[in-house]
Amino acid sequence: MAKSKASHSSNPAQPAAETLSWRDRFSALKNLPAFFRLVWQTSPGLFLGNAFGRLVRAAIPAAALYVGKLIIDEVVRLMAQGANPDTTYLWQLVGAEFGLAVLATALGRLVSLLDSLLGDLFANQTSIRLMEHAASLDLEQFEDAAFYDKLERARRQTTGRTVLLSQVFGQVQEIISVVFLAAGLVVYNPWLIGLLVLAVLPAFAADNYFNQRSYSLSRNWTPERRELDYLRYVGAADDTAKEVKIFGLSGFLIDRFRTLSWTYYVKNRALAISRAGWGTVLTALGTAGYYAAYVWIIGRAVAGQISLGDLTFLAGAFRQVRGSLESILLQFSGLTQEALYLQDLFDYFAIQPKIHSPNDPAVGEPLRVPQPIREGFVFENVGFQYANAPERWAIRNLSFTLRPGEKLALVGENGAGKTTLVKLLARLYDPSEGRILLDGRDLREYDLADLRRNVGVIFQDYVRFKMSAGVNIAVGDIDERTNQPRIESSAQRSLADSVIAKLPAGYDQQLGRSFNKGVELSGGEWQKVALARAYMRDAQLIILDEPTAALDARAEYEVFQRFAGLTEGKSSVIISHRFSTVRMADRILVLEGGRLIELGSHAELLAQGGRYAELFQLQARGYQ
Ligand SMILES: Nc1ncnc2c1ncn2[C@@H]1O[C@H](COP(=O)(O)OP(=O)(O)OP(=O)(O)O)[C@@H](O)[C@H]1O
Repeated sequence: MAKSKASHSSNPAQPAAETLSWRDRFSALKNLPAFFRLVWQTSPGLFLGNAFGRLVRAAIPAAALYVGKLIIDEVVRLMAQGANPDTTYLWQLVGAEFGLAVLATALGRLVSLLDSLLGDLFANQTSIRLMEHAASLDLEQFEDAAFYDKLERARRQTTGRTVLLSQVFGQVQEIISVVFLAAGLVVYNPWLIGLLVLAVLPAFAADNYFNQRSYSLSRNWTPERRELDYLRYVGAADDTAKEVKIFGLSGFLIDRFRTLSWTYYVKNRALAISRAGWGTVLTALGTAGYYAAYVWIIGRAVAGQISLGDLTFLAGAFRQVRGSLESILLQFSGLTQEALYLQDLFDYFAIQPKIHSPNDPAVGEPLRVPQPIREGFVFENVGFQYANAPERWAIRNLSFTLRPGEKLALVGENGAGKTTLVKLLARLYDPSEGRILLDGRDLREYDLADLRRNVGVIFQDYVRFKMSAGVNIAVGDIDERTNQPRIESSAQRSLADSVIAKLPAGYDQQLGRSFNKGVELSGGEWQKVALARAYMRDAQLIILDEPTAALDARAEYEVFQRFAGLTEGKSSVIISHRFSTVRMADRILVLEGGRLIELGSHAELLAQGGRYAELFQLQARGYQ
């Protein structure tokens, strides 16, 4: 019971019946002010309207009960008067009670309307903040499973958190109601209120206990829930359907889903059953407390110590105070639970990127990338380990210079470290050891956005955006998405223009099958579209990571002929397994197991008779 939250995050993959201490729960309430600031920023008007509506609504139950008491006392008085009494006052009272009832309903509706409007706006804004924050984070963070769990929990918060808003507002409203009612009751007998409080405490404690169990369960099961979502997606998505069918995977996927979801269901069911059982028993205790008070009030009325009106007021007030107390206490434990979930949202927002522009004022302003680059990129004994594979060096002891205007090809077997090198150049990662210099200064001293603007990369696993063909090209420089001539000339250079000419809606054609009227392209056609992104961007260094793997031989030849001409004066790095492409480069860098083993022109490396010559001849033989 007293396990702290740290123990959860240290081992997020292990589902366990861990629970949270009271201290954890109370300290989660410290998130409320920050939460309300966010809600207030969403819409001050809706926020104030909601608060005011609830305040007025809170006063109505006590007022209505009091008017009810006055009505009964007046009826009793008029009955005692005999024939033709003056009923004006009585009807006024009835009118007032009717007015209060109408007002209560109207305010209730108004408040829930404002709740839902505010909730929708808040969910939208939180989703936007979530995306903005994700954009600021490092690639490395996205490769970490624990990070995904956090992101997943945060994402679930975006829609659910406005429940918290209604809960807190509802809680305050309830407390104000109780204060009004209790003020009336205290006059008669303060002990009775104490009795009511005592009677609801056990149910409160039990509810609290079960809430924390259910929070722990859902938190500990985040990885499994993510897996369930993933299985659901893989089992029923357009881009997986092909392989699921061919390999007959649906049975396997469904079994896995069934097993995992059943285990979760069983755990949840056990919790729900014991919660329901204990809840019933302990709530009965609360009811007993109420009836004890009721019996006492009836006794006083029978003895003539209080009027009939007093009896109805007191009985009604007790009933309501009991109900309200119960709901305040129960909601309080729900509230701390919601506040705990909120902690996940704030935890996610608190994750800071490690790769950013230098922001230490002592160091001075971040550098701008020189125009043009004069000395090029220099790798000085660079080593890199992926954070999730700390025992292996993806790159080690790498030293070379990428000169301005040079066309460099990277060659190496699968897993040799080619893509990793490229990611280091674009500062998607920082080296674990050594450094990369650009015109004599460490890459880390440059303004990150400016650096990225000057380095254009088309990755082998480029994204096929399910958007229009034009946007799919414009992503190379998204600020220029309305610059149609630029998009078209980029398409021409990458040979995408002939692909787009065949599309019914041309550049406005929706690509991919996910949306209405979407058209799917072939692998090579997609690649031509993706390649156009490199031309959209006016970068000084262009990197193509296996950009032509899906192109036919003629297209590949043509693409590279053009590429060489069109990137005149710019540096470029090309990763390719095809030596017909590689040999066109000025120099070729051969990687093996993350280390540089050869560097030179095609002719030089062939003459050397080393690994490059061996690989080249191997491929050439295949074509003979
Ligand atoms: N995100 C990652 N997390 C952990 N290890 C990684 C990650 N990406 C790559 N690696 C590992 O780093 C090594 C180098 O990978 P890299 O992608 O740079 O190879 P590559 O030469 O581009 O291979 P390929 O020709 O297959 O594209 C590999 O052993 C790979 O398993």
